[in-house]
Amino acid sequence: MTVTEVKGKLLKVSDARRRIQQWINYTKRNCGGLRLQGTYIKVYLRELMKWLRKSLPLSYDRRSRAFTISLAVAFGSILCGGSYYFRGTKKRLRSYSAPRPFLRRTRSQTLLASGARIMYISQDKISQEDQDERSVRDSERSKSRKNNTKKVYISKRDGEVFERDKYLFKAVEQSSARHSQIFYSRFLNQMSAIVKILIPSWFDKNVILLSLEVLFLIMRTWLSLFVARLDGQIVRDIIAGRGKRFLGDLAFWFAIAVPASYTNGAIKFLQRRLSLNFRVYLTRYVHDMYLDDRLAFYKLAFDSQSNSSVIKNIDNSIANDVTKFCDAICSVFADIAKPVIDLVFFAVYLRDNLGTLGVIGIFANYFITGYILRKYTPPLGRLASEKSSADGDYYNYLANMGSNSEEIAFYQGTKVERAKVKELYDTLYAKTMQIDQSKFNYTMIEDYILKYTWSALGYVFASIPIVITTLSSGVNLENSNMRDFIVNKRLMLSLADAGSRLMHSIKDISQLTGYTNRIFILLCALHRVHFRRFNYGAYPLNGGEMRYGGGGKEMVGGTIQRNFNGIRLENIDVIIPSKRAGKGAKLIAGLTFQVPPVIQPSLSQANSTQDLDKNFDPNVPLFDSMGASLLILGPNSCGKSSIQRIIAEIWPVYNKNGLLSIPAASNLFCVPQKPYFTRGGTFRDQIIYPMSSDEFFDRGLKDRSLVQILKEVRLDYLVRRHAGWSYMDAVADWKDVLSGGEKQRMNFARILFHKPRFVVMDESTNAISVDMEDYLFQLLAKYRFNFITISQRPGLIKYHDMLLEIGVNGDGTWQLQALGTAEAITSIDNEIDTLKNQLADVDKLQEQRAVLKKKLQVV
Ligand SMILES: Nc1ncnc2c1ncn2[C@@H]1O[C@H](COP(=O)(O)OP(=O)(O)OP(=O)(O)O)[C@@H](O)[C@H]1O
Repeated sequence: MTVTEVKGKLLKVSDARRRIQQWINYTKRNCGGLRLQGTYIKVYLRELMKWLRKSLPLSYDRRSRAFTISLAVAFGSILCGGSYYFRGTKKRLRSYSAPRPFLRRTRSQTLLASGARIMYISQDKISQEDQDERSVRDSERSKSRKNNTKKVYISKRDGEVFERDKYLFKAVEQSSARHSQIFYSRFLNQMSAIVKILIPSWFDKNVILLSLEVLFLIMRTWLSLFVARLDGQIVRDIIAGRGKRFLGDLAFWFAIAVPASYTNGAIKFLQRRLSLNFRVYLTRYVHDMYLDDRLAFYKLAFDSQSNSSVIKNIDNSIANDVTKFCDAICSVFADIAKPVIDLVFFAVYLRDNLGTLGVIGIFANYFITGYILRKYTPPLGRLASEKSSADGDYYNYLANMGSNSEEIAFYQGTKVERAKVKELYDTLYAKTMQIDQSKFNYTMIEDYILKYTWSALGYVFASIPIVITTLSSGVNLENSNMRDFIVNKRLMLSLADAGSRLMHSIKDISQLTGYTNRIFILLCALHRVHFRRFNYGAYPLNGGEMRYGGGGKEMVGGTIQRNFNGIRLENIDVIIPSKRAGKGAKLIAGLTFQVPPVIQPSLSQANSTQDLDKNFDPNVPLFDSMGASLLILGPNSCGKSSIQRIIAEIWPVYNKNGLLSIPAASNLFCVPQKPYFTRGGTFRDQIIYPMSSDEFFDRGLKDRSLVQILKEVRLDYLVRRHAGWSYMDAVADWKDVLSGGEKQRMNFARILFHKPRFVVMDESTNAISVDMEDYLFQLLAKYRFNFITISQRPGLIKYHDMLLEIGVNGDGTWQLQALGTAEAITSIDNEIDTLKNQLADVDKLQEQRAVLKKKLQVV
């Protein structure tokens, strides 16, 4: 390239730059009427503000320029703010997911000392085939997994929040029971209580999202106004044949389309984001109450509203109603805010064109229409709530069928199940149809009024100023009339659209009312049940006001002593929890026993710690003290399992003179009658339940010790089914995979793993063979566990030191005796006598059998 060519190129570049500068200056001059060539941005803004101030009241043209400039400034700042916020979010997320080069993550969360948690969420799902392959690309894959792991910080929940909110919900619930107030709105009251969960403080990120959404909504209206004006201008340019201006306006049209599209996208994004955030907040709030050590998930069955569809299908309420509510509230907010902002802006603008009377006319029209539509709105809130409950019933029945499929198959119960599923589906179908039908009539009226009547009125109102000006002046300014008409018409149509959206939202509000009510019922029930002094749905017998949980007369009067070095029940009435509280069905009266019979104070030190690492050596017992054991015997339904419920504190002690003394939670292990296995858990998860695998690894525990435990309970053959110890990581539906006996032996494995000092077992060996049963009880004795066994089989007496017989006379009485004592021997002798008497009748029975056989041969 020669020197001249280079110079020529440079000249061309500087020429282009000069032209761009000229164009920018021209635009500034043209838009703002300002001549500020070569000024800095600071000076420009100052001058601009001065100019805007000076030029008030603005002429039509100046106002349009001022409008353009303010629009640009506002949009710019929103754009910068928005991008800063989202960039910040991305940055935060990136910082959470900082790669950790040499570790392969096996666990999903870490518990910090502060009580907060850090969860790691893998974003890329590796397919099963990929996992099986374990190819050379393994290292690469693990690298990509590392990069796609999100780190989410979950702060510790402030327990005080629930105590405070309980009274708030109680107040709102009680106020909804009174209908005396004139301006009372149940929906708004309920919403005011729930909003405190969704937006806990003024500085919450949801406030930022909400403000951004409002700003973008304002922006959107502003842009619509601008577009309406530009539309009018373009039509005028065409009619007047101004080609150059037409092209300029068209270019502007394309330019304005960019921020307009961005704004619409941003509104939708913010709406979805807000809904997701609300859902996260609400779900966490519900989970924190539903799933904590106060066992709300169990006690809900005893709540005063346990029959409501919300509580009956609580899984559906937590999973679906919360989502529907959050989506509904965000869309209703956008659906109301959008038209309201439109109405305000358009009305102010139209007032200049149509006059105050015109605007009053338009709004009068809106109110009348609103009134008519309100009158014909079907009760969508109630219908939505009913449909949601029908949805839940149908889903739950199918889920229940799935988990009991084998039992149903044995019973050949397909026909009856099918009939039930069909019935539930029909109900769901009927509810859905009811909503659709009720919407049909309403949509017809709505469409007629909002689409057609309003548009017609729009034409009328838009033409009024032109007709009046033409009539009064006698001159027909076609060009400007055309522009004014186009602008007015467009605005009128936008106004009609805004109004119709507002009217449409009446329907959405009605639906939101239903969801709000369901969520409110759910939260109130959870607050009641989560309350420390939950009264198990009791009502005062003499009528009076329903108790929320705390106030009023105490319904649960027994005393509970914790961290006791044993299990002691003193004068406890075993009563089935009901709304009749202490006056409910009494199964056992004044029950008193203690395990071990003599409490050794020296053991208190060992009481609070468990050495999970301790190896199993048959010659070295786990505990210093001699283990004690008690067998609870009794016929069906006499209340044996209920004693276990009282010891586990899931049933209350009603009688005031009853005293329950129990050890620390870590030293008490209750094995229920029905074996339980976590769904979708590994084999390891089943052995260590209720410990999580995170905690297992955090404590540095090893699979090795689990295999040793399995050996102890003779289940180690399960591990050998797979090569190595991979069986520990195997995921299956363990409830179905393991046999009845295996399931019960897994319970013993759990006991050996957790090493609690005290174990309460309910029918925990009834599916195990006699020799294995013998071995397992000896195992418990060998390691010196203190255990209480609940059973109907006197055969177990030999493994126990004490015997508690319930319902000896069939009237809730009981009898406690130490085995091996003269009393116990007499009791066993009595039993032997009964058996001997029965055996004495054998000859008679055999004769009867022979007679029956003869008769059968004759037949
Ligand atoms: N949640 C409940 N609501 C109402 N009644 C209950 C509840 N739980 C148990 N009962 C009733 O309490 C009585 C005693 O039940 P429990 O389970 O204690 O019997 P059990 O002696 O263990 O019988 P089984 O030997 O058959 O297991 C039964 O009549 C049962 O119907």
